[in-house]
Amino acid sequence: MTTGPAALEAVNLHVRAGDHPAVRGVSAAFPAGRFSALIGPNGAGKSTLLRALMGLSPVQSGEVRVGGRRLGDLGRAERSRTLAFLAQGEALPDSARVREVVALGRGAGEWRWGLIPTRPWTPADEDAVTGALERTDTRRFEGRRVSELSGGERQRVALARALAAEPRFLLLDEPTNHLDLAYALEVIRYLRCEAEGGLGVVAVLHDLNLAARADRLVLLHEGLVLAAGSPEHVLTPEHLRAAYGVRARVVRDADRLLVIPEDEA
Ligand SMILES: Nc1ncnc2c1ncn2[C@@H]1O[C@H](COP(=O)(O)OP(=O)(O)OP(=O)(O)O)[C@@H](O)[C@H]1O
Repeated sequence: MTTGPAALEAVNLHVRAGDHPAVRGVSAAFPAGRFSALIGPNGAGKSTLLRALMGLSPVQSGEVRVGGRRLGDLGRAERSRTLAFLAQGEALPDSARVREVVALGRGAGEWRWGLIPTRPWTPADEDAVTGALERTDTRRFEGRRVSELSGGERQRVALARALAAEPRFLLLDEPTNHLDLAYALEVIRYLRCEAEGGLGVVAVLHDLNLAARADRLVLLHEGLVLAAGSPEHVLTPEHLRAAYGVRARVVRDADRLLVIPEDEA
């Protein structure tokens, strides 16, 4: 497992959500250049762990390291160049045009009924925005307003905004939620492609057959890591039964795994 300079790591992390001990001693490494999926049943602690990896939830004990350094030692600017976050149902300004939304990802301006610059716009900003639009196939509707987009198109624009920051790690909370099968597969394909380009991708996914397309899985159960590693290692009937309490068959179809739940536990 890659750790240290090329990874985002949780080291014996304990995090409370409200008064609930949601993450109870998690150690896991999420390498750069890999697509990792965080899986596990409802309430397992996936979102809490993701937010802690972003520095958005106060950590009780243990630490988050990025590139071998403590996350807390990174300044605000360095942190936003390193990590980007795509929350569930990310809100986008309805009246903004797609290119303006993606430009917001550069951290060079704010949206207040219009783009208000907070620093001068540079050619590097322009290139990053164009690159993110192209890689998410959103450039062809860059002039449309957010209010004119479908749910799947919005999700891709939110992804483009996160990519425009050119982070080293991208964390996503259920990025395929509410997407139809075609859009969901497309988002997974973009994420795979970005990981191949060097980005460290960490996504919370509920659909195990989509998660099976990731390079690595971390299976959480009751705030602990139940299994971590390749999809073949993690997606076993024993692990699925222990985590979800369901019987499931895992079969290989061509080059990927399929999880088939049985009706009875
Ligand atoms: N503010 C809060 N106060 C008390 N308990 C909380 C709070 N937020 C989350 N929890 C609890 O912490 C546990 C972990 O929550 P978390 O959202 O991280 O799980 P999850 O694996 O992302 O779940 P899901 O798949 O349902 O989104 C759950 O039992 C949840 O009820």
